Amino acid sequence: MHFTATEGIEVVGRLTAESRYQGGPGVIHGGILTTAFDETQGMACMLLGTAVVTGHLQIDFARPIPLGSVLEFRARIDGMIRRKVYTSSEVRIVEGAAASDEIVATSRGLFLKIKPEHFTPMQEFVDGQPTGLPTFGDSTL
Ligand SMILES: CCCCCCCCCCCC(=O)SCCNC(=O)CCNC(=O)[C@H](O)C(C)(C)COP(=O)(O)OP(=O)(O)OC[C@H]1O[C@@H](n2cnc3c(N)ncnc32)[C@H](O)[C@@H]1OP(=O)(O)O
Repeated sequence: MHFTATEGIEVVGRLTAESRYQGGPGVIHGGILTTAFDETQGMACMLLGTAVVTGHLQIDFARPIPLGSVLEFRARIDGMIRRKVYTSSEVRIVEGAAASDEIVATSRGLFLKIKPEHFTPMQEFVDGQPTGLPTFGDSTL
């Protein structure tokens, strides 16, 4: 996805519903749409200048989205309390046979500000399994 920061704490991202994203016949998979919302709302949080992780994400799938559609996501920060960042986002089909101003899905997400050391315990797992350790299912364990 490509993102653009707009006025205020808002970002816009575009995604093409490619064939490999198919869920039901001819339509985008809900998990792909969910991932795109997660990324878009996470990017809005990045404008705050602190790292976050997703704590809670809820999606309303309002309309089926045909493959080949170009989707435009808009996400913003709705509020912050302590480490909690409340976000929302919606998506429209902006190019393709089903293009219109109608909102086809919406999302609300809670992100938690984290310190850099949040990921320290996972460093060995970056880009795959840790080296030098037995793998899961190893009979010599
Ligand atoms: C580098 C470039 C990248 C650039 C990339 C940018 C885009 C990234 C987008 C992708 C982001 C991801 O997918 S991240 C991957 C998916 N997410 C994760 O892996 C997160 C896994 N979960 C965790 O690590 C943890 O549960 C945390 C960090 C979310 C929260 O644990 P914690 O830090 O101990 O916080 P904790 O004290 O429990 O809670 C703090 C406050 O948040 C509330 N809270 C916590 N979790 C929840 C929840 N699920 N629902 C409601 N509320 C919650 C608590 O009630 C509390 O409220 P109060 O008492 O203050 O009122």
